[in-house]
Amino acid sequence: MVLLLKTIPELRSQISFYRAKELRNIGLVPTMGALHQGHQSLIKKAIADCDLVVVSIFVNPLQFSPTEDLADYPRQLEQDLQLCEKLGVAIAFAPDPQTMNSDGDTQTLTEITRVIPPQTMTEVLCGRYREGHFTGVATIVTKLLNIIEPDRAYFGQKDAQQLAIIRRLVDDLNIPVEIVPCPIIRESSGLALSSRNQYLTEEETEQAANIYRSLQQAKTAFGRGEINSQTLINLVKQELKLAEKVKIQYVELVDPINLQALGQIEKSGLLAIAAYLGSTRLIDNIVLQKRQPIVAIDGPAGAGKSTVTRRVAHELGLLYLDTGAMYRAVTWLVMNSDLALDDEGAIALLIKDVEIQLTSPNAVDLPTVVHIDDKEVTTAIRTPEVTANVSAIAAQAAVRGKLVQMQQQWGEKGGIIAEGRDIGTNVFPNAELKVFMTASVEERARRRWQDLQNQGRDDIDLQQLAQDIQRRDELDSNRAIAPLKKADDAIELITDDLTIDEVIAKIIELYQQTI
Ligand SMILES: Nc1ncnc2c1ncn2[C@@H]1O[C@H](COP(=O)(O)OP(=O)(O)OP(=O)(O)O)[C@@H](O)[C@H]1O
Ligand SMILES: CC(C)(CO)[C@@H](O)C(=O)[O-]
Ligand code: BAL
Repeated sequence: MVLLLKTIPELRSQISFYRAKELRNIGLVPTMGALHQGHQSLIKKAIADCDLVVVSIFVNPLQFSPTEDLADYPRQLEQDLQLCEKLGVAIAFAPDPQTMNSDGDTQTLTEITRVIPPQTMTEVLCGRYREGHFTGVATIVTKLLNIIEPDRAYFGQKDAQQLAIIRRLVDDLNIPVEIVPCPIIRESSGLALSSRNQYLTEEETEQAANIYRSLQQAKTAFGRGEINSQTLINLVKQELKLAEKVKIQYVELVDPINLQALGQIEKSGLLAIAAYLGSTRLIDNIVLQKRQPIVAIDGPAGAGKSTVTRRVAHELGLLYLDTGAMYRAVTWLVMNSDLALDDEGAIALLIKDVEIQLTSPNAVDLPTVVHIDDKEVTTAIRTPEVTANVSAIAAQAAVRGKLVQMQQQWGEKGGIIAEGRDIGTNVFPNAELKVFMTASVEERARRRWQDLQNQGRDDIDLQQLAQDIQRRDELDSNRAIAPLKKADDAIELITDDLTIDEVIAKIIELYQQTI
């Protein structure tokens, strides 16, 4: 049952009661109510992390200027409480304005002591247009932190300036709380959820989606190497010209931590917008982050990609994104469930929320350390039983889709090297370095034959091996999903006359030249 509390003494006494029960980890989600899925994501994260969650619901008069929408701001306490209840929130703190003012005699809190954030952080972005707003926010958030003394407080990245200011505030004032940032939740159109979206007409809602689209344009340009602020800002403005109902208040590119304007992006930049649709003011932003490089190694079977990739990863300090191990991990998971190996629909459901972690091993000749849903399976996924089933599982579209999506999430951070058939063409088309590693059919057959000889197999016909490899090449090049193809911008590396050490040295040289 969510407990609705309206006064500070009640709240304090409940909190001490919980603390006495060893519920030590308290999370606070400050809101102004009219809760939507954006808030919901903050609350869910808090509930996952903490023993006890307090959601505050308070439309703070201090952060509204006289011309703003304080009176009209949506208030729907009953509905908000139902949502809190459903999510498992312990306490909803919904004070009246008088309660938040120690003087107790005013609706506006005008006489209260203020917490004033540094001017350099408030004279940009929204602060330039909402005078006193961040002082109002900082004051009320400080009060909430002092009243509740949470271990963690959750804020949305949607209000990026607010988040940066609050991080600075707890640092400057030594408030012992961890500020947890949460990603922006959007409609399927891309529109960031906001309580103020309720004010929009249907047409305005449609046009408001252009705000995010314009940010995406800048992101694409940034991904192609554009780092100049003015160019990126102009791209956003250009795109928004197409949406005549969107009236830009500002588009700025600043440092995400100290909010100072950037001439160009060295490491990361916060690209933020405020715009009016009719009388509704909306904000949105994205962080443009230069990521670590990605190296993609593609090529036909038997070219020695995995040995080379593993060693290059070790030499360059990159994570070997062992895609084979990921497919093995999923195969292991399916084999350890009750599902039939060909039940694609059920397998798709089984892996929907699966988490796979790859960690570099301590030594180059050890396999990648693999966890699936926190269980270590490094050895378990490398048994002959898993080997026998992995290609059937990897051929399923849902498995492939899910794993490619995971690989691309890794790609957002970069610092990885991966090998396969379509890494440079499909998985990481933005990879900084793409190598297409190949060798003639005869040479690959000879290497394979030598490997088998070394394993004591002297019954293998070299001619037959060459034919098998040729057939496999044709099959791989003509697959409907993920065909083998050299990316246009890949560097071809023919390894017929090279030793493994020479191939590795060559790739490292290419990396150093390119990056
Ligand atoms: N779409 C969203 N995704 C993630 N967090 C969000 C989203 N919208 C709001 N939040 C976060 O929820 C917290 C409470 O915000 P608030 O109650 O002001 O909601 P809001 O929808 O942003 O309202 P407004 O319309 O006034 O901007 C803030 O930390 C805010 O950043
Ligand atoms: C943090 C906050 C609850 C302070 O009133 C408000 O600014 C908000 O909802 O983002
Ligand atoms: N920072 C979100 C609440 C507001 O706009 O006042």
